[in-house]
Amino acid sequence: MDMINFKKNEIFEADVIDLTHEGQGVVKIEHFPFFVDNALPDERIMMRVLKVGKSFGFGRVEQFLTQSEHRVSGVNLDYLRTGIADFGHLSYEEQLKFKQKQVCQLLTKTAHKEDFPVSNVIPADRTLAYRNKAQVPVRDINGLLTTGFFRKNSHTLIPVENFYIQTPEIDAIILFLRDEFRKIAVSSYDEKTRQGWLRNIVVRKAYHSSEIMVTLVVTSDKLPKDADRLLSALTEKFPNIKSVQLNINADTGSFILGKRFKVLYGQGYITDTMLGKTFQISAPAFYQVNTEQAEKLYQIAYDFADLKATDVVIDAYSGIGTIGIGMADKVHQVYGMEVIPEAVSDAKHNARLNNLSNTHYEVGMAEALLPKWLKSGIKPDLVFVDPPRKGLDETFIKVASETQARAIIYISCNPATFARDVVRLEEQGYQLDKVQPVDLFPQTHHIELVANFIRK
Ligand SMILES: C[S@@+](CC[C@H](N)C(=O)[O-])C[C@H]1O[C@@H](n2cnc3c(N)ncnc32)[C@H](O)[C@@H]1O
Repeated sequence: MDMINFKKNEIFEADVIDLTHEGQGVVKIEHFPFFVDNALPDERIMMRVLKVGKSFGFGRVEQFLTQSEHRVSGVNLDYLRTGIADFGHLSYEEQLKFKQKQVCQLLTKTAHKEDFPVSNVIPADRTLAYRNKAQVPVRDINGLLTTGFFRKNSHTLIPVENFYIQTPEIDAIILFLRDEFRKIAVSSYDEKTRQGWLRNIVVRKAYHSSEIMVTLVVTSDKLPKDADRLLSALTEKFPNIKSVQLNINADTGSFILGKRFKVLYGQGYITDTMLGKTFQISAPAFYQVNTEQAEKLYQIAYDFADLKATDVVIDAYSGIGTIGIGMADKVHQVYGMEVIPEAVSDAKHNARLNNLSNTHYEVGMAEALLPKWLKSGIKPDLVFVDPPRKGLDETFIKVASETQARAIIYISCNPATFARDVVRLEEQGYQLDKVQPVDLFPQTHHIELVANFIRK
């Protein structure tokens, strides 16, 4: 058994590509077999992490690895180069430890909250096949239309057939489409020449209802010759598919979706349930990718808020209304704000689906809508915020504090911007009270958390 002592940034036989992760010092070993402690039956362990004595960018990195079984398939090497499961080389226990430490250390470093009692990360019951959504690029490799994932930090396509972390039926649909598109010689998009038709395949499978939506991101709405036959074959083979649409994106930018959709089959949305409420989800709208864990996350947010029947609640960054609608029958009134018009239409529809008459949704930027609402006399008791990775806008924080709501409940998918916002919220009179990380993204470095801030 060989012991190898890696130093930071050392290249080891080109198997170890980078021991830092986006400057944060996360150990990243590209050519590594998928799971260390939870090896799948068809996967072999090449290396086993015996001990990882590292401090994740906040100190020195030292690793002791042993090469025991040196067998790994080409597919796995490729898969690992994508970074889809960039924590796949750590046991789930190590992953959770890392995530816990990361939240604590960011709170210490950025928010100067030493020893803040961050609750233990709530683990996922399902650490594989948990994602309800995939968006895969389609490119040409050696003249063959190919689906997969981009190599990390690049636009080089690596073929991937088994994504491991997403629902297997999603993988099967992508492969079926790939093979059918090959048969009818559909052209894939070429970023250099800007030629070709098919750019991405996006598939969403609702966790509770099993309804599936397929979106083909294409450069024009001109369908290939055999499209009707292909569509029938697809929906026959996968009867859970309730909606298929084109999304037309001829732009050069890196956004996956363009603005225009054209429904080819079904109604242009699917329906799912979360915490017993029903939700219509249309293609451009955000929907948490790990439903099971998101339900835990939302429930903790409600428990932190200690909801009262008289409460007026703002649900900022509301998406299709999941958070607000989930609590609407326990409070007096919910006001939701969201920038994507289709998501707001979904939210309004979802309120009706759940027989709620005490919700109001508006399209707009949270930082612009909140001051407008306050001026119009809305006085919230609670403000829920669930911003994208960049965190809260400074104006929003200032105005949210002026509401004098008794608590701000913050759901974050980025502990770095969250820690920055802790400082800003405390400056504006809201004291950090509780932080609960929830693992929505096993096998990756991502972590979600919910925090409670109370008015000082
Ligand atoms: C993390 S998602 C949360 C959505 C929803 N709360 C949920 O749990 O499904 C963040 C949402 O904020 C929206 N968004 C991004 N920037 C925004 C802004 N400046 N104002 C309002 N909404 C915004 C996005 O479109 C997205 O739907």
